[in-house]
Amino acid sequence: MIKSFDEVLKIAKERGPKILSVACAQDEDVLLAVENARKKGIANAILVGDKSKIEFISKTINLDLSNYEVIDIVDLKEASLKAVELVSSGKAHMVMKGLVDTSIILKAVLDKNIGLRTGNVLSHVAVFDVNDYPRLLLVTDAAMNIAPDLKGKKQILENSLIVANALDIEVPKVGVICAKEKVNPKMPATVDAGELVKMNENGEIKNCIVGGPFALDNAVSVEAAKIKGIDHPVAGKADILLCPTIEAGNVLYKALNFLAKSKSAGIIVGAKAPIVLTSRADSEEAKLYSIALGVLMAALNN
Ligand SMILES: CCCC(=O)SCCNC(=O)CCNC(=O)[C@H](O)C(C)(C)COP(=O)(O)OP(=O)(O)OC[C@H]1O[C@@H](n2cnc3c(N)ncnc32)[C@H](O)[C@@H]1OP(=O)(O)O
Repeated sequence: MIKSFDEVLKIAKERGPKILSVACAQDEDVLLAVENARKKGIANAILVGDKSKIEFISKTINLDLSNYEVIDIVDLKEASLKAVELVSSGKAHMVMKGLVDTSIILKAVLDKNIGLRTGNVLSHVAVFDVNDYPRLLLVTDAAMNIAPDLKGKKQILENSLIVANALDIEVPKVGVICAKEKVNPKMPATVDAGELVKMNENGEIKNCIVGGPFALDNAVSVEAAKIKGIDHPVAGKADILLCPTIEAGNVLYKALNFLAKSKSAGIIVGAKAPIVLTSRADSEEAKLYSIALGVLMAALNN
């Protein structure tokens, strides 16, 4: 089991370098992360975006652009489509969101002609190294699926297992997060949680242990689970937190990053290739870790 981002970087180096196309690369933290990934032998990037801004930022951070192919496209939608097309045409192994709204890059990824659809649900998985939590913690979906139904949640859960496997987490423990730990028909997320647990018990959802409904504390604190009398293998020991809606996932993501100062990485899975997707406000470090996670995921495809 991989327990830290240092290990993720080490393995990404062994499996890299992969080729990364960056959509709207005119951002200092994105360029710093990309340069760091290049120097570490993790990834080589093709930069798509506003060339004059990319050149200006590169000068201020002493980045030698001769190490990169730069494709000059100022329009954000066009740049996103081009970055995605580089992957669907086989010129790059994965795509990264730069200085662009998540919906714009995701619409490019879902484009019927040049996108990266597979017929599966695509979903976001964030990986956190949280102070004092003894394992990497995966959170899904903070960024793509707005209000998934039960079928959508099952597929989002299964996508997160692919990331867990890439991180060598054997039989991942999945906590289905709600506001309480009992099924309440007035709280639909708890009903879905109960159904997901049943699907796991009857073998419809395989290769993991699903527990829930859980309030967040029951999923990540053995002590809290004990106080509430919850005796379940996932209680307090979750590897994956499946959130009921994008709001819950996104609040948790931002809280872990900005309040708890966790280390993190983010990626979209379920597509033909990984999509490195962090918040524009995330640190250069988070962007580097996300590229490294993308390399681990891309290595599964080759
Ligand atoms: C965590 C760090 C980063 C952040 O903070 S992100 C912040 C919040 N995130 C966002 O604002 C993005 C939230 N999601 C969205 O905006 C939209 O769902 C998204 C992904 C852009 C898609 O938008 P639209 O194109 O308007 O969606 P639509 O429902 O009309 O569907 C169009 C076609 O795409 C398909 N689709 C949509 N979501 C999908 C998915 N998850 N997996 C697979 N396919 C999907 C959908 O089935 C439809 O297909 P078809 O055209 O009918 O064949």
